[in-house]
Amino acid sequence: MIPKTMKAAVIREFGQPLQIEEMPVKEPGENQILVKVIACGVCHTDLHAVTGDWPVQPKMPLIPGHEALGYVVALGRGVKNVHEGDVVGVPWLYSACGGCEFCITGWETLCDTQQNGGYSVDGGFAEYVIADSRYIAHFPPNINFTQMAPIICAGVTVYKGLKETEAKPGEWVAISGIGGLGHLAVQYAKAMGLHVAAIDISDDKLALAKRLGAELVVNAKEQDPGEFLKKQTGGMHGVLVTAPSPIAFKQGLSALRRKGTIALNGLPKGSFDLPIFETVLNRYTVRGSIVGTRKDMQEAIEFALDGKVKATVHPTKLEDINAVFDEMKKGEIEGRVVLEIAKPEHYHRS
Ligand SMILES: NC(=O)c1ccc[n+]([C@@H]2O[C@H](COP(=O)([O-])OP(=O)(O)OC[C@H]3O[C@@H](n4cnc5c(N)ncnc54)[C@H](O)[C@@H]3O)[C@@H](O)[C@H]2O)c1
Ligand SMILES: [Zn+2]
Ligand SMILES: [Zn+2]
Repeated sequence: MIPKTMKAAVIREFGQPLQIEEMPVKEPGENQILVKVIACGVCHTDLHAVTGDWPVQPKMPLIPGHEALGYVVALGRGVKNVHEGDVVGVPWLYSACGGCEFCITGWETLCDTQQNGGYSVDGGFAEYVIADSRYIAHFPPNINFTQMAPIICAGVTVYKGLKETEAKPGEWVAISGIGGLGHLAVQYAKAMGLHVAAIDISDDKLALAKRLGAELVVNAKEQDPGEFLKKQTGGMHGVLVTAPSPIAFKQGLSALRRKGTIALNGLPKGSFDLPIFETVLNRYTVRGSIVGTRKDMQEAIEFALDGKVKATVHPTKLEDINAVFDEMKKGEIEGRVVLEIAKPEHYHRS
């Protein structure tokens, strides 16, 4: 039985705490499905959303969350590729037009009319969420929901970002920012056959990076990452910046060797200086990278199902969301906090 209302964490005003409210459970429209949420990861993007610090602002009021993982419990008209009881993820790339130059060339992440989960539409910090059946992530049954939820944003984002660095097996990549995204990036990079260096401003995060396979670590508060990494390796073939701090972008660039590519995932407000002379003469490539396509998503999930990538997770309750954001602001979260919203065994096929 699907209830008429659900518990959800709602933000009504930027900078204010989220409230746990009773909200209506919506009916899925054409091509849509209703998903009963079992777990939803908390991404730093959710913190940007509730702070309102990006140039494009979210809808208000808003239910954030774009790492929701759960069961399909109702189908709207026209849904073809998914069945009741299937395990699906509801990602940031919530929907796209399907017909623009980007959509038809495997770049749906750049669609101009895309919707974004937990930003332009309501997301997964709730007992139920509506999703577009054509853009969900597909999982097999009997997975560990808490463990898998972070793959739906953090995992696919860094996996795609690493591909965008064009670093090849045997080459060096630096991951800047070892948080929710970065701790998965270390593991994807290792699984992709890369040598990994980790950059953060916290020794705890660097210790985690080491445990996950980083061969070199550097605390950017204590020494210049570019200088250190160039001395140790001759420079990075690729750099992936996940840190939500503009200084990390500049420092990441300085760690590149000639012909290197820096892929940018982190989304702090602001800009950074691009030195023209070095960029031209060293043939640097600077590349933005936003989540991943549906194909990237299924590949990123495969790494996790194969056990090559395993999120470090801290399960908590929906009611704790404001405390989670406080910890995130202070940079105190190791890996990912995941909201456990319902127990997997509570779902029964009707
Ligand atoms: N491009 C995308 O598709 C995409 C997807 C998801 C998240 N993001 C963005 O990526 C950023 C990170 O998200 P997250 O969930 O991993 O955040 P997080 O809070 O879990 O982790 C951030 C990490 O960066 C580290 N850090 C902070 N300042 C640093 C600095 N100067 N140098 C090196 N490390 C530093 C922190 O210690 C922490 O370990 C956010 O801005 C988020 O919005 C982008
Ligand atoms: Zn995210
Ligand atoms: Zn499109």
